[in-house]
Amino acid sequence: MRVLASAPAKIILFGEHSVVYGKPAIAAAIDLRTYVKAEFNENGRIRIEAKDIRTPGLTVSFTEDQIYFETDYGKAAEVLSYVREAINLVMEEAGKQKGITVSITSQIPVGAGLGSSAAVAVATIGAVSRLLGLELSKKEIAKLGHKVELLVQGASSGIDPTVSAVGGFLYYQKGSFESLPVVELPIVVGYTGSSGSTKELVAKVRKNYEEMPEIIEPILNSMGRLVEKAREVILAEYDKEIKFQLLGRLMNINHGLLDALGVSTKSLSDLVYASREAGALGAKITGAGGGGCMYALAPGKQTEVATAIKIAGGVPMITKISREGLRIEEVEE
Ligand SMILES: Nc1ncnc2c1ncn2[C@@H]1O[C@H](COP(=O)(O)OP(=O)(O)OP(=O)(O)O)[C@@H](O)[C@H]1O
Ligand SMILES: C[C@@](O)(CCO)CC(=O)[O-]
Ligand SMILES: [Mg+2]
Repeated sequence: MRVLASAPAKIILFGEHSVVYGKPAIAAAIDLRTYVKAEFNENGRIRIEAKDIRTPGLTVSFTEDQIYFETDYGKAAEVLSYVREAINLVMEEAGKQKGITVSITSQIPVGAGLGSSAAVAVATIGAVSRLLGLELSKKEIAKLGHKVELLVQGASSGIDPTVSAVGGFLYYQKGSFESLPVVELPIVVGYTGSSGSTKELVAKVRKNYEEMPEIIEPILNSMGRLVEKAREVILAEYDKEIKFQLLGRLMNINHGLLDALGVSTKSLSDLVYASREAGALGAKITGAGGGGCMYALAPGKQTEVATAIKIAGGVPMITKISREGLRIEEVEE
């Protein structure tokens, strides 16, 4: 038997990092997906084929007639830890240990703030649970995805696996969520081309918080209030122009606060300022930061902003909200 499942990337519109401290956040699934195929194998082992992931710790040395390969197995194994934990949790849940081969292909850049870790975990849980005959709802899959992130990262709010499993546009807080009406947002995502590890960035914010709680706590509180305000604006009956202007202002404030937490980089800020100068109403980091992506809200100016991002050294992506979260694409008996 063979199952193919897919799960989408996401952008966090408001509230990354503060969401880890129990504040609310707003996120949307976007139309880039990770595909996971799961099938039984004969040798009884768990085999993972990750086709889009670079193997860290691989050293190649040459002499005139020889090539030597050395691998840091610890690092190579670590990179597959989201997939491994996802498979383990499903097998535990199903009470079955079987030989399974899992193959992954992905459209989502890794470590870029677009939730590649959550998408790979959710798609793996979806494919393997179906293969083992375990009936799980999307909410249950989101909860298992959250467990995977907690096991690998040490800390996770659960927003990424939730939005990847459920899809659409969500307001999220402490494991509960509300679906917001899907409005077509004229956004442009800008990728710096470099990556950041969510595990390390979350740990960096934690260190600042523990060493200077009197300074960091008010920043996190401000972020929480800003998200409440953004939700009100999204749900209000204002006309679009006013809505976008208010949301843009809140995005700019959110970016400044993320910078204050220490998760921006020069390349991210370069793309943020280039977008604003090209006419975006707001621009900010999306996801964990430390590299990765920013996004801009640019009604009527998406082409100009995309060009400005390119000139500033980034890769622009014009994306749409994906209403669909986890999807079982194919089941072959
Ligand atoms: N296609 C893939 N195949 C296997 N593992 C993957 C794949 N994509 C992502 N991962 C795992 O996810 C890790 C990156 O996750 P990380 O949380 O650091 O960044 P992200 O999820 O891309 O961004 P963010 O969490 O900010 O949204 C990789 O190091 C790898 O372990
Ligand atoms: C940085 C963070 O807030 C979002 C990563 O996309 C981490 C999390 O919520 O688990
Ligand atoms: Mg992640």
